[in-house]
Amino acid sequence: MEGGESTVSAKELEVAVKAVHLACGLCERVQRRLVSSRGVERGGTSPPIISSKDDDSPVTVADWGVQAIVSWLLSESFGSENVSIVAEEDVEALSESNSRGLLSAVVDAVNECLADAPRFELPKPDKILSDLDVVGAIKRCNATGGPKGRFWVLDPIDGTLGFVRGNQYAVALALMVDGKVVLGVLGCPNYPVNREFLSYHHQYYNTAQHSSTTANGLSEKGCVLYATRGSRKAWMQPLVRGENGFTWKGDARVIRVSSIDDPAMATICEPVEKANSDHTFTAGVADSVGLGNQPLRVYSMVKYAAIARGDAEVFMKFSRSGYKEKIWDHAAGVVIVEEAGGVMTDAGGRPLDFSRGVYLEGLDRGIIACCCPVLHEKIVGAVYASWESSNL
Ligand SMILES: Nc1ncnc2c1ncn2[C@@H]1O[C@H](COP(=O)(O)OS(=O)(=O)O)[C@@H](OP(=O)(O)O)[C@H]1O
Ligand SMILES: [Mg+2]
Repeated sequence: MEGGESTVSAKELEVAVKAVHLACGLCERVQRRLVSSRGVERGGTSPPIISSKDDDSPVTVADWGVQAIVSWLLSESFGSENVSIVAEEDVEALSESNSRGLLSAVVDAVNECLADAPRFELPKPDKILSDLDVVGAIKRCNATGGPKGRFWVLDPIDGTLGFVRGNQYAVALALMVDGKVVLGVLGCPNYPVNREFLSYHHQYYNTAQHSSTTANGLSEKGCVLYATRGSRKAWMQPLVRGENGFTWKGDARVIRVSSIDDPAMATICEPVEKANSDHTFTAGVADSVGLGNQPLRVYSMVKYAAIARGDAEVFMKFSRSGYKEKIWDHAAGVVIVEEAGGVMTDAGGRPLDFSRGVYLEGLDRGIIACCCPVLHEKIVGAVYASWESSNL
Protein backbone atom coordinates (compact mmCIF):
# COMPACT_ATOMS: atom_id res chain seq x y z
CA MET A 1 0.00 0.00 0.00
CA GLU A 2 1.30 3.36 -0.94
CA GLY A 3 0.80 5.42 2.19
CA GLY A 4 -2.25 7.31 0.96
CA GLU A 5 -3.53 7.65 4.49
CA SER A 6 -1.00 10.37 5.15
CA THR A 7 -1.70 11.84 1.71
CA VAL A 8 -5.30 12.57 2.68
CA SER A 9 -5.67 15.32 5.25
CA ALA A 10 -8.04 14.84 8.17
CA LYS A 11 -10.01 17.80 6.87
CA GLU A 12 -10.34 16.32 3.38
CA LEU A 13 -11.69 13.10 4.80
CA GLU A 14 -14.10 14.84 7.12
CA VAL A 15 -15.44 17.33 4.54
CA ALA A 16 -15.83 14.59 1.93
CA VAL A 17 -17.79 12.27 4.22
CA LYS A 18 -20.00 15.08 5.53
CA ALA A 19 -20.63 16.43 2.02
CA VAL A 20 -21.80 12.98 0.91
CA HIS A 21 -24.18 12.67 3.90
CA LEU A 22 -25.61 16.07 3.04
CA ALA A 23 -25.86 15.25 -0.67
CA CYS A 24 -27.75 12.05 0.11
CA GLY A 25 -30.42 14.21 1.77
CA LEU A 26 -30.89 16.16 -1.46
CA CYS A 27 -31.18 12.92 -3.42
CA GLU A 28 -33.74 11.47 -1.04
CA ARG A 29 -35.98 14.54 -1.30
CA VAL A 30 -35.84 14.47 -5.09
CA GLN A 31 -36.37 10.71 -5.28
CA ARG A 32 -39.42 10.97 -3.02
CA ARG A 33 -40.92 13.59 -5.31
CA LEU A 34 -40.13 11.48 -8.35
CA VAL A 35 -41.58 8.31 -6.95
CA SER A 36 -44.63 9.92 -5.39
CA SER A 37 -45.71 12.04 -8.33
CA ARG A 38 -44.31 10.39 -11.44
CA GLY A 39 -45.97 13.23 -13.32
CA VAL A 40 -42.78 15.10 -13.40
CA GLU A 41 -41.45 14.97 -16.89
CA ARG A 42 -41.48 17.81 -19.35
CA GLY A 43 -44.91 19.22 -19.91
CA GLY A 44 -46.28 18.31 -16.48
CA THR A 45 -47.56 20.91 -14.08
CA SER A 46 -45.10 19.99 -11.29
CA PRO A 47 -41.60 21.38 -11.53
CA PRO A 48 -39.60 19.21 -13.93
CA ILE A 49 -37.15 16.77 -12.40
CA ILE A 50 -35.83 14.66 -15.27
CA SER A 51 -34.18 15.43 -18.55
CA SER A 52 -32.20 13.18 -20.86
CA LYS A 53 -28.67 13.28 -22.18
CA ASP A 54 -27.50 12.84 -25.76
CA ASP A 55 -27.13 9.09 -25.20
CA ASP A 56 -30.75 9.02 -23.93
CA SER A 57 -29.69 8.19 -20.37
CA PRO A 58 -31.60 10.16 -17.73
CA VAL A 59 -30.23 13.09 -15.78
CA THR A 60 -32.16 14.66 -12.92
CA VAL A 61 -32.35 17.68 -10.66
CA ALA A 62 -30.48 15.57 -8.11
CA ASP A 63 -27.52 14.82 -10.45
CA TRP A 64 -26.95 18.54 -11.03
CA GLY A 65 -27.89 19.46 -7.46
CA VAL A 66 -25.37 17.09 -5.89
CA GLN A 67 -22.65 18.20 -8.28
CA ALA A 68 -23.35 21.83 -7.36
CA ILE A 69 -23.32 21.32 -3.61
CA VAL A 70 -20.22 19.11 -3.53
CA SER A 71 -18.39 21.55 -5.78
CA TRP A 72 -19.51 24.52 -3.66
CA LEU A 73 -18.61 22.83 -0.35
CA LEU A 74 -15.16 21.71 -1.51
CA SER A 75 -14.41 25.19 -2.85
CA GLU A 76 -15.59 26.89 0.35
CA SER A 77 -13.65 24.45 2.52
CA PHE A 78 -10.35 24.41 0.64
CA GLY A 79 -10.45 27.52 -1.58
CA SER A 80 -11.60 27.28 -5.19
CA GLU A 81 -8.04 27.78 -6.45
CA ASN A 82 -7.04 24.55 -4.68
CA VAL A 83 -9.93 22.41 -5.84
CA SER A 84 -10.01 20.50 -9.09
CA ILE A 85 -12.95 18.20 -9.80
CA VAL A 86 -13.65 15.62 -12.51
CA ALA A 87 -17.38 14.97 -12.52
CA GLU A 88 -20.06 13.44 -14.67
CA GLU A 89 -22.47 16.28 -15.41
CA ASP A 90 -22.16 19.32 -17.62
CA VAL A 91 -24.56 22.25 -17.85
CA GLU A 92 -25.50 21.97 -21.51
CA ALA A 93 -29.05 20.66 -21.00
CA LEU A 94 -29.56 23.07 -18.10
CA SER A 95 -28.61 26.08 -20.15
CA GLU A 96 -31.10 25.52 -22.99
CA SER A 97 -33.78 28.16 -23.32
CA ASN A 98 -36.56 25.67 -22.49
CA SER A 99 -34.81 24.52 -19.30
CA ARG A 100 -35.76 27.44 -17.04
CA GLY A 101 -37.99 25.26 -14.87
CA LEU A 102 -35.35 22.58 -14.56
CA LEU A 103 -32.68 25.09 -13.57
CA SER A 104 -34.86 26.72 -10.95
CA ALA A 105 -35.69 23.28 -9.52
CA VAL A 106 -31.94 22.59 -9.24
CA VAL A 107 -31.27 25.97 -7.62
CA ASP A 108 -34.10 25.40 -5.11
CA ALA A 109 -32.85 21.90 -4.27
CA VAL A 110 -29.31 23.22 -3.78
CA ASN A 111 -30.38 26.05 -1.48
CA GLU A 112 -32.67 23.79 0.52
CA CYS A 113 -29.83 21.32 0.95
CA LEU A 114 -27.13 23.85 1.87
CA ALA A 115 -29.43 25.31 4.52
CA ASP A 116 -28.79 22.02 6.35
CA ALA A 117 -24.98 22.28 6.05
CA PRO A 118 -24.36 23.69 9.57
CA ARG A 119 -25.89 20.54 11.02
CA PHE A 120 -22.79 18.78 9.63
CA GLU A 121 -20.51 21.65 10.64
CA LEU A 122 -20.10 22.45 6.96
CA PRO A 123 -20.09 26.01 5.54
CA LYS A 124 -23.39 27.53 4.49
CA PRO A 125 -23.77 30.37 1.96
CA ASP A 126 -24.28 33.87 3.43
CA LYS A 127 -27.15 34.37 1.04
CA ILE A 128 -29.25 32.17 -1.22
CA LEU A 129 -27.22 30.97 -4.21
CA SER A 130 -28.33 32.41 -7.55
CA ASP A 131 -28.78 30.57 -10.85
CA LEU A 132 -25.35 31.82 -11.86
CA ASP A 133 -23.73 30.61 -8.64
CA VAL A 134 -25.22 27.15 -9.07
CA VAL A 135 -24.37 26.86 -12.78
CA GLY A 136 -20.88 28.13 -11.94
CA ALA A 137 -20.40 25.46 -9.26
CA ILE A 138 -21.50 22.70 -11.66
CA LYS A 139 -19.30 24.04 -14.46
CA ARG A 140 -16.26 24.27 -12.23
CA CYS A 141 -16.11 20.45 -12.22
CA ASN A 142 -14.33 20.41 -15.54
CA ALA A 143 -11.00 18.81 -14.68
CA THR A 144 -9.95 15.99 -16.96
CA GLY A 145 -7.89 13.79 -14.64
CA GLY A 146 -4.51 12.37 -15.54
CA PRO A 147 -1.35 11.09 -13.89
CA LYS A 148 -0.33 14.21 -11.95
CA GLY A 149 -1.81 16.40 -9.28
CA ARG A 150 -4.56 16.31 -6.76
CA PHE A 151 -8.17 16.17 -7.89
CA TRP A 152 -11.57 15.02 -6.79
CA VAL A 153 -13.66 12.58 -8.81
CA LEU A 154 -17.40 12.82 -8.42
CA ASP A 155 -20.33 10.83 -9.70
CA PRO A 156 -23.17 12.89 -8.23
CA ILE A 157 -25.65 10.07 -8.78
CA ASP A 158 -24.31 6.76 -9.91
CA GLY A 159 -27.10 4.54 -11.15
CA THR A 160 -29.43 7.33 -12.25
CA LEU A 161 -31.66 4.65 -13.76
CA GLY A 162 -32.03 2.99 -10.36
CA PHE A 163 -32.62 6.43 -8.85
CA VAL A 164 -35.48 7.33 -11.21
CA ARG A 165 -37.00 3.90 -10.67
CA GLY A 166 -37.09 4.50 -6.92
CA ASN A 167 -34.38 1.88 -6.43
CA GLN A 168 -30.68 1.77 -5.49
CA TYR A 169 -28.16 4.49 -6.42
CA ALA A 170 -25.00 5.97 -4.94
CA VAL A 171 -23.30 9.32 -4.44
CA ALA A 172 -19.61 8.66 -5.12
CA LEU A 173 -16.75 10.98 -4.25
CA ALA A 174 -13.07 10.08 -4.52
CA LEU A 175 -9.80 11.94 -4.17
CA MET A 176 -6.89 11.17 -6.47
CA VAL A 177 -3.28 12.09 -5.99
CA ASP A 178 -0.80 11.56 -8.82
CA GLY A 179 -2.97 9.03 -10.59
CA LYS A 180 -3.90 6.95 -7.53
CA VAL A 181 -7.20 6.91 -5.71
CA VAL A 182 -6.40 7.82 -2.09
CA LEU A 183 -9.87 8.38 -0.65
CA GLY A 184 -13.30 7.02 -1.50
CA VAL A 185 -16.70 7.92 -0.06
CA LEU A 186 -19.90 6.18 -1.15
CA GLY A 187 -23.33 7.32 -0.04
CA CYS A 188 -25.98 4.63 -0.49
CA PRO A 189 -29.29 6.10 0.73
CA ASN A 190 -31.41 3.04 -0.04
CA TYR A 191 -28.97 0.38 1.05
CA PRO A 192 -29.90 -1.09 4.42
CA VAL A 193 -27.36 -0.71 7.20
CA ASN A 194 -28.08 -4.15 8.52
CA ARG A 195 -27.44 -7.15 6.43
CA GLU A 196 -30.61 -8.84 7.63
CA PHE A 197 -32.63 -6.20 5.78
CA LEU A 198 -30.87 -7.01 2.58
CA SER A 199 -32.78 -9.19 0.24
CA TYR A 200 -32.34 -9.73 -3.44
CA HIS A 201 -33.34 -6.50 -4.99
CA HIS A 202 -36.73 -7.53 -6.35
CA GLN A 203 -37.81 -8.34 -2.80
CA TYR A 204 -36.00 -5.36 -1.34
CA TYR A 205 -38.86 -2.93 -1.61
CA ASN A 206 -41.12 -5.03 0.48
CA THR A 207 -38.62 -5.05 3.30
CA ALA A 208 -36.12 -2.28 3.78
CA GLN A 209 -37.76 0.47 1.73
CA HIS A 210 -40.42 1.04 4.29
CA SER A 211 -38.37 0.26 7.37
CA SER A 212 -38.94 2.61 10.24
CA THR A 213 -36.56 4.74 12.18
CA THR A 214 -34.71 3.03 15.00
CA ALA A 215 -34.67 3.99 18.67
CA ASN A 216 -31.47 6.03 18.31
CA GLY A 217 -33.15 8.09 15.58
CA LEU A 218 -31.14 6.62 12.73
CA SER A 219 -32.92 4.97 9.89
CA GLU A 220 -32.01 1.38 9.17
CA LYS A 221 -31.97 2.27 5.50
CA GLY A 222 -29.04 4.20 4.12
CA CYS A 223 -25.34 4.22 4.78
CA VAL A 224 -22.16 6.07 3.93
CA LEU A 225 -18.97 4.05 3.42
CA TYR A 226 -15.46 5.49 3.28
CA ALA A 227 -11.80 4.48 3.23
CA THR A 228 -8.41 6.09 2.83
CA ARG A 229 -5.68 4.32 0.91
CA GLY A 230 -3.23 2.43 3.08
CA SER A 231 -5.34 2.47 6.24
CA ARG A 232 -6.35 -1.19 5.79
CA LYS A 233 -9.73 -0.23 7.13
CA ALA A 234 -13.02 0.75 5.55
CA TRP A 235 -15.81 2.33 7.53
CA MET A 236 -19.58 2.53 7.39
CA GLN A 237 -21.87 5.05 9.06
CA PRO A 238 -25.66 4.98 9.06
CA LEU A 239 -26.95 7.81 6.88
CA VAL A 240 -27.90 10.83 8.99
CA ARG A 241 -31.10 12.55 7.97
CA GLY A 242 -33.84 14.80 9.29
CA GLU A 243 -33.21 16.59 12.54
CA ASN A 244 -30.73 14.00 13.82
CA GLY A 245 -27.45 15.55 14.88
CA PHE A 246 -24.31 14.42 13.12
CA THR A 247 -21.25 13.42 15.07
CA TRP A 248 -18.11 13.03 13.02
CA LYS A 249 -17.23 9.32 13.11
CA GLY A 250 -20.23 8.75 15.36
CA ASP A 251 -21.73 5.30 14.87
CA ALA A 252 -19.00 4.50 12.31
CA ARG A 253 -17.95 0.90 12.28
CA VAL A 254 -15.27 -1.00 10.47
CA ILE A 255 -16.49 -3.15 7.59
CA ARG A 256 -14.74 -6.14 6.11
CA VAL A 257 -15.16 -8.24 3.01
CA SER A 258 -16.63 -11.72 3.37
CA SER A 259 -14.39 -14.50 4.66
CA ILE A 260 -15.95 -17.05 2.29
CA ASP A 261 -13.49 -18.58 -0.15
CA ASP A 262 -15.52 -21.60 -1.19
CA PRO A 263 -17.20 -20.87 -4.56
CA ALA A 264 -20.17 -23.03 -3.63
CA MET A 265 -21.01 -20.58 -0.82
CA ALA A 266 -20.24 -17.42 -2.77
CA THR A 267 -22.63 -14.87 -4.29
CA ILE A 268 -21.86 -12.84 -7.38
CA CYS A 269 -22.94 -9.24 -7.60
CA GLU A 270 -23.45 -7.56 -10.99
CA PRO A 271 -25.21 -4.70 -12.83
CA VAL A 272 -28.98 -4.84 -13.15
CA GLU A 273 -29.04 -3.79 -16.78
CA LYS A 274 -28.07 -6.45 -19.30
CA ALA A 275 -26.91 -3.61 -21.55
CA ASN A 276 -24.27 -2.69 -18.97
CA SER A 277 -22.82 -6.15 -18.42
CA ASP A 278 -23.31 -9.47 -20.18
CA HIS A 279 -25.29 -11.62 -17.73
CA THR A 280 -24.94 -14.73 -19.90
CA PHE A 281 -21.17 -14.50 -19.86
CA THR A 282 -20.94 -13.91 -16.11
CA ALA A 283 -23.40 -16.76 -15.48
CA GLY A 284 -21.12 -19.05 -17.51
CA VAL A 285 -18.07 -17.94 -15.49
CA ALA A 286 -19.96 -18.37 -12.22
CA ASP A 287 -21.10 -21.80 -13.29
CA SER A 288 -17.64 -22.93 -14.31
CA VAL A 289 -16.17 -22.09 -10.88
CA GLY A 290 -19.17 -23.62 -9.12
CA LEU A 291 -20.70 -20.45 -7.65
CA GLY A 292 -23.81 -21.69 -5.97
CA ASN A 293 -26.02 -18.69 -5.26
CA GLN A 294 -28.37 -16.60 -7.33
CA PRO A 295 -26.68 -13.33 -8.45
CA LEU A 296 -27.29 -10.15 -6.49
CA ARG A 297 -28.16 -7.53 -9.11
CA VAL A 298 -27.96 -3.99 -7.78
CA TYR A 299 -27.84 -0.65 -9.55
CA SER A 300 -24.74 1.50 -9.25
CA MET A 301 -21.66 1.45 -7.06
CA VAL A 302 -23.79 -0.03 -4.29
CA LYS A 303 -22.26 -3.20 -5.77
CA TYR A 304 -18.90 -2.11 -4.36
CA ALA A 305 -20.57 -1.49 -1.01
CA ALA A 306 -21.99 -5.02 -1.13
CA ILE A 307 -18.52 -6.52 -1.66
CA ALA A 308 -16.84 -4.28 0.94
CA ARG A 309 -19.45 -5.20 3.54
CA GLY A 310 -19.38 -8.91 2.80
CA ASP A 311 -22.92 -9.08 1.37
CA ALA A 312 -21.52 -10.72 -1.77
CA GLU A 313 -18.16 -12.26 -2.60
CA VAL A 314 -17.60 -11.56 -6.30
CA PHE A 315 -18.37 -8.55 -8.49
CA MET A 316 -18.04 -8.93 -12.23
CA LYS A 317 -18.78 -6.45 -14.97
CA PHE A 318 -18.28 -7.15 -18.67
CA SER A 319 -19.53 -4.36 -20.91
CA ARG A 320 -20.14 -4.74 -24.59
CA SER A 321 -17.04 -4.17 -26.66
CA GLY A 322 -16.43 -0.50 -27.42
CA TYR A 323 -17.82 0.84 -24.13
CA LYS A 324 -15.20 2.72 -22.14
CA GLU A 325 -15.55 2.71 -18.37
CA LYS A 326 -15.29 6.11 -16.70
CA ILE A 327 -13.23 6.78 -13.60
CA TRP A 328 -16.14 8.29 -11.64
CA ASP A 329 -18.09 5.02 -11.94
CA HIS A 330 -15.40 3.10 -10.02
CA ALA A 331 -12.86 5.27 -8.16
CA ALA A 332 -14.62 5.56 -4.78
CA GLY A 333 -15.74 1.93 -4.76
CA VAL A 334 -12.35 0.47 -5.63
CA VAL A 335 -10.47 2.00 -2.70
CA ILE A 336 -13.24 1.01 -0.28
CA VAL A 337 -13.22 -2.61 -1.47
CA GLU A 338 -9.43 -2.82 -1.36
CA GLU A 339 -9.12 -1.32 2.11
CA ALA A 340 -11.90 -3.62 3.33
CA GLY A 341 -9.62 -6.50 2.30
CA GLY A 342 -10.83 -7.25 -1.23
CA VAL A 343 -8.94 -7.80 -4.48
CA MET A 344 -9.76 -5.59 -7.48
CA THR A 345 -8.43 -5.97 -10.99
CA ASP A 346 -9.40 -6.05 -14.62
CA ALA A 347 -10.03 -9.41 -16.25
CA GLY A 348 -6.33 -9.81 -16.97
CA GLY A 349 -5.59 -9.57 -13.24
CA ARG A 350 -4.06 -6.10 -13.48
CA PRO A 351 -4.94 -3.18 -11.19
CA LEU A 352 -7.36 -0.62 -12.66
CA ASP A 353 -5.48 2.39 -14.01
CA PHE A 354 -7.09 5.68 -12.95
CA SER A 355 -4.20 7.82 -14.16
CA ARG A 356 -5.10 8.21 -17.83
CA GLY A 357 -7.84 10.78 -17.85
CA VAL A 358 -11.58 10.40 -17.65
CA TYR A 359 -11.62 6.81 -18.90
CA LEU A 360 -10.16 3.63 -17.45
CA GLU A 361 -7.88 3.33 -20.47
CA GLY A 362 -6.21 0.00 -21.03
CA LEU A 363 -8.85 -1.93 -19.14
CA ASP A 364 -8.55 -5.58 -20.08
CA ARG A 365 -12.10 -6.76 -20.97
CA GLY A 366 -13.92 -6.31 -17.68
CA ILE A 367 -13.82 -5.60 -13.97
CA ILE A 368 -13.45 -8.22 -11.26
CA ALA A 369 -13.63 -7.67 -7.50
CA CYS A 370 -13.40 -10.54 -5.05
CA CYS A 371 -13.31 -10.86 -1.31
CA CYS A 372 -10.12 -12.96 -1.41
CA PRO A 373 -7.25 -14.01 -3.68
CA VAL A 374 -8.50 -17.62 -3.82
CA LEU A 375 -11.80 -16.69 -5.47
CA HIS A 376 -10.13 -14.00 -7.55
CA GLU A 377 -7.68 -16.43 -9.07
CA LYS A 378 -10.47 -18.85 -9.92
CA ILE A 379 -12.63 -16.15 -11.53
CA VAL A 380 -9.76 -14.70 -13.59
CA GLY A 381 -8.90 -18.25 -14.73
CA ALA A 382 -12.51 -18.97 -15.67
CA VAL A 383 -12.81 -15.72 -17.63
CA TYR A 384 -9.63 -16.61 -19.49
CA ALA A 385 -10.97 -20.07 -20.29
CA SER A 386 -14.38 -18.92 -21.52
CA TRP A 387 -13.42 -15.70 -23.29
CA GLU A 388 -12.72 -17.15 -26.73
CA SER A 389 -16.22 -18.59 -26.97
CA SER A 390 -17.93 -15.41 -25.72
CA ASN A 391 -19.43 -12.83 -28.06
CA LEU A 392 -17.92 -9.92 -26.16
N1 LIG B 1 -21.93 -0.83 -20.75
C1 LIG B 1 -22.49 0.33 -20.44
N2 LIG B 1 -23.13 1.05 -21.36
C2 LIG B 1 -23.68 2.22 -21.04
N3 LIG B 1 -23.64 2.76 -19.81
C3 LIG B 1 -23.01 2.09 -18.86
C4 LIG B 1 -22.42 0.85 -19.13
N4 LIG B 1 -21.90 0.41 -18.00
C5 LIG B 1 -22.14 1.36 -17.08
N5 LIG B 1 -22.80 2.37 -17.60
C6 LIG B 1 -23.16 3.55 -16.82
O1 LIG B 1 -22.68 3.30 -15.49
C7 LIG B 1 -23.65 3.58 -14.51
C8 LIG B 1 -24.31 2.43 -13.80
O2 LIG B 1 -23.82 1.29 -14.26
P1 LIG B 1 -23.84 -0.07 -13.51
O3 LIG B 1 -22.67 -0.82 -14.02
O4 LIG B 1 -23.91 0.10 -12.05
O5 LIG B 1 -25.14 -0.77 -14.08
S1 LIG B 1 -26.60 -0.92 -13.51
O6 LIG B 1 -27.11 0.40 -13.17
O7 LIG B 1 -26.56 -1.84 -12.35
O8 LIG B 1 -27.37 -1.58 -14.58
C9 LIG B 1 -24.61 4.40 -15.23
O9 LIG B 1 -24.14 5.72 -15.23
P2 LIG B 1 -24.77 6.88 -14.28
O10 LIG B 1 -25.98 6.34 -13.63
O11 LIG B 1 -25.06 7.98 -15.24
O12 LIG B 1 -23.71 7.23 -13.33
C10 LIG B 1 -24.57 3.81 -16.63
O13 LIG B 1 -25.04 4.71 -17.57
MG1 LIG C 1 -22.08 6.63 -12.83
